[in-house]
Amino acid sequence: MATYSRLPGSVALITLQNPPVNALSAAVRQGIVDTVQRALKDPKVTSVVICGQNGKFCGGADIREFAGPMLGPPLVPMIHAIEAVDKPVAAAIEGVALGGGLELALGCHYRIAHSKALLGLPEVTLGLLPGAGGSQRLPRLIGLTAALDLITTGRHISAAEALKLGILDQVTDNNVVDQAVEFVRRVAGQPLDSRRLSTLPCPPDVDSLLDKAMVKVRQRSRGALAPVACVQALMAAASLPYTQGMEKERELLTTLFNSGQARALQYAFFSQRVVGKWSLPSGASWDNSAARPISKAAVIGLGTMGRGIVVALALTGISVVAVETQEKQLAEASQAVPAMLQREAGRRGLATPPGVISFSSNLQDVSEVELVIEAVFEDMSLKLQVFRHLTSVCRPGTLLCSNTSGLDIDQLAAVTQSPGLVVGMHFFAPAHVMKLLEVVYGPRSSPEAVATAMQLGKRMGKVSVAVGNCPGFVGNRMLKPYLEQANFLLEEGATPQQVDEALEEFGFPMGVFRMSDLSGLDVGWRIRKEAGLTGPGVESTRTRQGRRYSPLPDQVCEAGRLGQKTGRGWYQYDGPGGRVARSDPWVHIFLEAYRAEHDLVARSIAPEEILERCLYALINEGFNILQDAMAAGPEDIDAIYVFGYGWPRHHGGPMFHAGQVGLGRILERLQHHHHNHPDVPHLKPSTLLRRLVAVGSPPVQKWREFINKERVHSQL
Ligand SMILES: CCCCCCCC/C=C\C/C=C/C(=O)SCCNC(=O)CCNC(=O)[C@H](O)C(C)(C)COP(=O)(O)OP(=O)(O)OC[C@H]1O[C@@H](n2cnc3c(N)ncnc32)[C@H](O)[C@@H]1OP(=O)(O)O
Repeated sequence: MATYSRLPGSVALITLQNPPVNALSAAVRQGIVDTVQRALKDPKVTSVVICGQNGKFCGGADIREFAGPMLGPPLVPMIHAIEAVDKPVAAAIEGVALGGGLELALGCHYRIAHSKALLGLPEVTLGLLPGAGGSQRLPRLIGLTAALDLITTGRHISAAEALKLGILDQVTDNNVVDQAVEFVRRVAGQPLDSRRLSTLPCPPDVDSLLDKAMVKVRQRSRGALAPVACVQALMAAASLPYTQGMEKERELLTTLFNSGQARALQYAFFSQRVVGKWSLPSGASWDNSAARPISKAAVIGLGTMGRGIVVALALTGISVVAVETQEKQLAEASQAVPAMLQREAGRRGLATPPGVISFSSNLQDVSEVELVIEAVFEDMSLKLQVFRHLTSVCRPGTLLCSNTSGLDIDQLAAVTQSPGLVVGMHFFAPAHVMKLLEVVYGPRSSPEAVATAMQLGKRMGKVSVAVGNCPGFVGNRMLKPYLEQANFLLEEGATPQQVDEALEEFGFPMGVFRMSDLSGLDVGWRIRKEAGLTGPGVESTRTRQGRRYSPLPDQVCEAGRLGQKTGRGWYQYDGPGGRVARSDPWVHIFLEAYRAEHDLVARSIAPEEILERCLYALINEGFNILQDAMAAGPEDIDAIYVFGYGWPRHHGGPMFHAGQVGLGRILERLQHHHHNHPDVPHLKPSTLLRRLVAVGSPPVQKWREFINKERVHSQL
């Protein structure tokens, strides 16, 4: 709703009230329409200020309402009515003015903001465009170049930047409502025509800026519709009168609104928030478990991951003891880490935190910290040695975390004096940049330890997801069948390029083979050797441990091709460390020889089969993970894939995508592929998928409840 009060001096104050962010729900829109009418009719009122309750102007349209029928007064005429008022109307912006909230402010005649406020038009991130006149008013106010940047990126800007761009009329460090009231009193009686943005001319697109932008946006958006529609809306602003521009805005918005992409992106918005409200099978959860405050931490091991983790911690203001026992590595890290910290702080527009990192080669130096993150080489015996040492040098109560990407947390906990204080904190490289953090709880991890790791992740700006302790946890466990299918497809006749192109066309930034070359092919090779799947004495057959196995990646490694770092992998590069992947005749000859050796007849494989085999195998493992309670719900898996594995956000995440494709279809295709490849267990449809189809394929939002019920009745 919106409240109305008349302040001394003839100013009407309208306050938006819809906690927590005063989103423009039907009730708020109705409240605005009613109170603006009241101010208009009240002869004692000479000017109006619109503000938001609890220090937040407005977080935009109410995204939850998008799922149902649109009720209440529509936004566009509401904003037109405000713009048409013949008394000055000012927006007093505190906290946020985002999306429809900023569009509302653009309909006001003046905008005054607190210096800490954030403004933006993030609709594009929800699969929409600023469809309440924002795409037409903003370029009239700040020009095409700046509007293009804000509307196609959706980035939030500071009040200082908004002032510079001309979005704001005044910025203050004081009470913003008081300042706005004073401002409108001052301007009362002045002509308003030039303040009505819809009546101003839009600068024409003289340099074909928008055509050029369209080319770039199409390249970058990897199939996402909204960024393209945003440019189209700006083209309309630049070339059409306002009314026709608004018609185009409406038309584009309707198309986007009804697209699966908008639903996927809105789901992604909410899943990011759902995962913060974590719960464990034990009943412990975010609202019944207290996190410990952490001000001093240590990182053990200063390889690539350790260095990134040190920077991520230091950026939050935590003082870090960075330990590396190898002198050469320590010397390199103590040069590299401060530079990384400075670069990352600069990128985020922050001052470099002074003197928060101390380097040491001595594990004893961690004795005073509250939390340790071990980031040594991915080797269980080495990690066990480190944990044994830590438990003896750290003071009682210190949280011991491991940055393992898939090893058994429980085994590590078992060698410590307080197994309850051990959790996994699985960062993704580069750890100071990547948003995802898997917080891995074992059967003995205490709620306090999980809460502390989750809270610490949040402080570091990560999307932290609590996951159960199983090989590969959630992300890497699902990656295994995906990689496996990609290798099988090569055996059957596909090329690395064909597989990568199909996946990149779907929206991944990189296909599986380009990604493997980037990460280094030796990583998986070492894991397979440790698992006894390859190495000296293991026969080079296409069946290992009772199931189909492709020795292709092992043989590529044996040929000394470890990916970008050696300049050769599934592709060739200009040299070691080269970035541009080019098709390599060696790989094609190698694949032909391999197929001949194993009597495999290459067939032509359509992109649809590539996608089905790779993605449905991954999705199937996602269902197994939900069934095993290693993830609390589909949102957790989807957030992991969107934030850690490059899953295109406009497809929501693998589990959301399964729902969009149709669970019946996924089941039928998995059955088909499993029938053709009975020696591939990952293609066998999971029980949970079958059960969901059997009960009529409920929407993804209902799966969590269904799984919990099935578990109670022991159906899973
Ligand atoms: C065919 C035509 C159909 C017509 C349809 C017309 C629609 C109009 C179309 C276009 C015009 C306008 C579109 C929009 O405005 S879309 C919304 C744009 N706004 C945003 O994208 C902002 C989203 N919110 C945020 O970025 C953040 O929440 C924040 C920066 C505002 C605050 O961050 P923080 O303090 O970290 O809090 P949380 O993110 O945790 O959020 C708290 C709580 O609030 C919920 N929430 C936030 N924003 C919205 C919102 N706009 N609508 C509904 N709910 C919102 C959020 O989900 C959290 O809820 P909780 O998990 O239950 O606690």
